[in-house]
Amino acid sequence: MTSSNISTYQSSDTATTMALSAEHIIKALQSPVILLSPDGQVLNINNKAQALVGGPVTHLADVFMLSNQKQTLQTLYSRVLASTAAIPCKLVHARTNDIYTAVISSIRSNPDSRRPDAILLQFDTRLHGVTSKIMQLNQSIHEQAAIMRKLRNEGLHDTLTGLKNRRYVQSVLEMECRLATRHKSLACCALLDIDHFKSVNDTHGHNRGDDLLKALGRFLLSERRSSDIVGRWGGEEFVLYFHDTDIDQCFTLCDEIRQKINEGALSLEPPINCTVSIGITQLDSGDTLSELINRADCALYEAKESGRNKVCSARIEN
Ligand SMILES: Nc1nc2c(ncn2[C@@H]2O[C@H](COP(=O)(O)OP(=O)(O)OP(=O)(O)O)[C@@H](O)[C@H]2O)c(=O)[nH]1
Repeated sequence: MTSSNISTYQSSDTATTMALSAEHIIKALQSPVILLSPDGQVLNINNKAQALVGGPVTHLADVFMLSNQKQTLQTLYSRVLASTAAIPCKLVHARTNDIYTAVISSIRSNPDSRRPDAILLQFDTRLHGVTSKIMQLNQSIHEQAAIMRKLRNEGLHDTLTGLKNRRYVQSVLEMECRLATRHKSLACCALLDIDHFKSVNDTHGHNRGDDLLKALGRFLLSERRSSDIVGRWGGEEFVLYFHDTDIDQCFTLCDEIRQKINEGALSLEPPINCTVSIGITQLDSGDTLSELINRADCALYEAKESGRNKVCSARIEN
C-alpha cells in the first residue's frame, strides 16, 4: 500500500496520520501486519502480509473470513472496538482455505476515546510474544503520532526544494534508531553534498545556485524507492535513508545516483556542471541519531578529501 492510497482515506484525519506514521514501524516488524480502519478497510499492509495474502488488498473481508462460521468479521471488529486488549482470532484465507492465527487490537491516540483510530492485525505462526510486540507497536505509533502533530505545526518541508526538511528527517531518523534497537532492522543512511557549490554561486549567481538545488531535489525524489526517505539537511547537503538495505546495496544505489549526476541527469537549461560526494553508513543496533549522522558525515569528509565525485562508506567500530 502506498502513502497516496493511505492519504485518500478520508473518514478520520487521525487514522490517516497514524497510517502514515505507522508505515515505517509496520515495515520494520518481522511478522505480517495489516493496519485497518475501524470498518475493516486496509490502511497499510507490510510486505510480509502482502506475501501471505497474495498481493495488495483493500478490505480484509475481500480475503479472509473467520474460521468460526458463527462469527463474521463485523462481529470481530465490534469486539475490538469495545475492547482495549488484544483479541486472538483465527482467519481462513478465502482462496486457499489456509487457517492463520492472528491477534487483532485497537489503536487509540487518546486512551479515553471510545472509538479507536485504527485496528492492528498481526499474524503469527507462533503467537508467542505477539501481544508484547503489539504493545510496543502501539507505543511507537503513539510516539510517532505525537511527533507528527508537533511537526505539522512546525512545518515539514524545505521551502526551496520542497523536500522534507531537516527537522522532519531528524525526528523520523530518531524513531528509526529506536526501532532498529528493538527490531534489529536493516537500513542505511547517506549524506550527499554538492561539490564546489560556492563556485556555482560565484560563477552563475545565487538564483542559478537555487535552481541547481531544486533540480537536485527533484532528481533525488525521482530516484527514490517508495520506502526511502529524502530530505534537505541544510545548504547544499541532502540526506537519504534506505530501508531494508545493507551497506553494499546502499553503495550501489548511491554510486548510481552520483554517476547519473556526473553525466548531467539534473537537466538544467542552460546546463551547469555538477558533481556530488556521498558518505554512507549502515544503521547499527543501539545507534543514536548523532552517531548515525556523524559516521555518514565522516565518510562524506573522506569522499571530499580524497578528490570528490565519489561515494565513501563508514565502518562501524566494534
Ligand atoms: N544558492 C544557494 N546557495 C546556498 C544555499 N545554502 C547554502 N548555499 C551556499 O553553498 C555554499 C557552500 O560552500 P562551501 O561550504 O564552501 O562548500 P563547497 O563550495 O560546495 O565546497 P565542497 O563542499 O568542499 O566541495 C556557500 O557559498 C553557501 O552560501 C542556498 O539555499 N542557495
